[in-house]
Amino acid sequence: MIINIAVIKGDGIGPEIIDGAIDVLKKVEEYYGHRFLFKEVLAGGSAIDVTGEPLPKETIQVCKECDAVLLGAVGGPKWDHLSGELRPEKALLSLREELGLYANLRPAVLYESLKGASPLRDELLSNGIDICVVRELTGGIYFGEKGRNQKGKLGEAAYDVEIYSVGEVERIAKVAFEIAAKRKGKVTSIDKANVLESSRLWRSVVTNVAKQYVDIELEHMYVDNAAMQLIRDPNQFDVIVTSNMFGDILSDEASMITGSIGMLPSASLGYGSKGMYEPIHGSAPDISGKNIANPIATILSAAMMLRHSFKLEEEANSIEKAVEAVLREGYRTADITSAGMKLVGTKEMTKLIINKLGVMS
Ligand SMILES: NC(=O)C1=CN([C@@H]2O[C@H](COP(=O)(O)OP(=O)(O)OC[C@H]3O[C@@H](n4cnc5c(N)ncnc54)[C@H](O)[C@@H]3O)[C@@H](O)[C@H]2O)C=CC1
Ligand SMILES: CC(C)CC(=O)C(=O)O
Ligand SMILES: [Mg+2]
Repeated sequence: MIINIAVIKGDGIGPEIIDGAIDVLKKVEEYYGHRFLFKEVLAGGSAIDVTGEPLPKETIQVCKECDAVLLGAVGGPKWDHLSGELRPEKALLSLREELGLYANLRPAVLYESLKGASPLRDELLSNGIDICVVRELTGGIYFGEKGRNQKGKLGEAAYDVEIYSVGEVERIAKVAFEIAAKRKGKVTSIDKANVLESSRLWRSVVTNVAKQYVDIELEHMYVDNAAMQLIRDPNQFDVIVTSNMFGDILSDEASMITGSIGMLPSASLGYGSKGMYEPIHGSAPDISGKNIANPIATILSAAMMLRHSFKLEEEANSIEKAVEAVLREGYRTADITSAGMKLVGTKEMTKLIINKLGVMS
């Protein structure tokens, strides 16, 4: 059976990290006898440069036709002067919406051998960190009405509307409860219900959905407290469910306590098996083209693709075990290195992981 994968390399470090993930997938293909067909399409800044638009129609069509999408990252200073609708980031938002990918899973796991890369004290890490952030991905303030050139209290004003409907909150809450049922059985719903009406609706809907999951513990937490609690005692969290913007911000924070933003993968899912898989970080223009970016978040995103879209659990596990083994042997990219470790570049890290595949399965 041929599995079709749309590939969007994107901008900045996007091409370097995607090339690494594709090499890993090619090794999986060879080792397990699968057939992956990679179809490269443009989105983001690189698409603007070639076609004048961030998300060409052809890209949307190919992504819809394929079984999954693998994406690097989009954006960079070169395109920062463009208006909102024409920016590279708009491609990503539109693609998530076009493909109906409303649930973004961002697992933040601390690898035993990476404790030294976490900025937290050892005593806070003794029980490890294993949090699954479930971020709502096609609603909220990133998709609400926006406006510019308004007359404000003190001159020109702009606005972005945070809006959630019951159905949008219900479906993301269900995803979170289903995931928690297969983990430690706790959901922390994060909002700002002491201030925002949309958060009060969020909180009441999540509370209602919880009635269908009597074995799951539900806790509500305000987002400002949550940002603090993640640092104070990350082990208190199992599954976090939250809005688009809060999830975007809190998952970057969660990534750092597990060592680096270069470690966190993500899966964006909808109703079917199709998904989009991408690291949680951006295009990191400050380090692009230098062979120093950490490819692990993207490689682990490819593993999530094998698991969630193609049900290839053993293959996904073999990639995750290979990553773990390479880290255990002390190899580190610059973002996660510390004294006594073996510093390697993007390509070398990818090669080390590929060499472990098969050996580790
Ligand atoms: N999913 C996407 O395509 C996203 C795109 N962006 C875009 O990326 C551009 C840069 O945004 P920033 O705010 O700087 O966020 P960023 O995530 O690209 O970078 C933040 C910091 O983390 C470092 N970093 C990120 N990924 C890394 C990796 N794999 N290995 C080692 N270090 C890594 C960068 O060097 C930088 O110092 C912007 O244009 C932004 O809009 C930002 C977030 C997500
Ligand atoms: C549209 C993206 C740039 C938003 C983001 O930062 C993310 O999805 O992580
Ligand atoms: Mg982000």
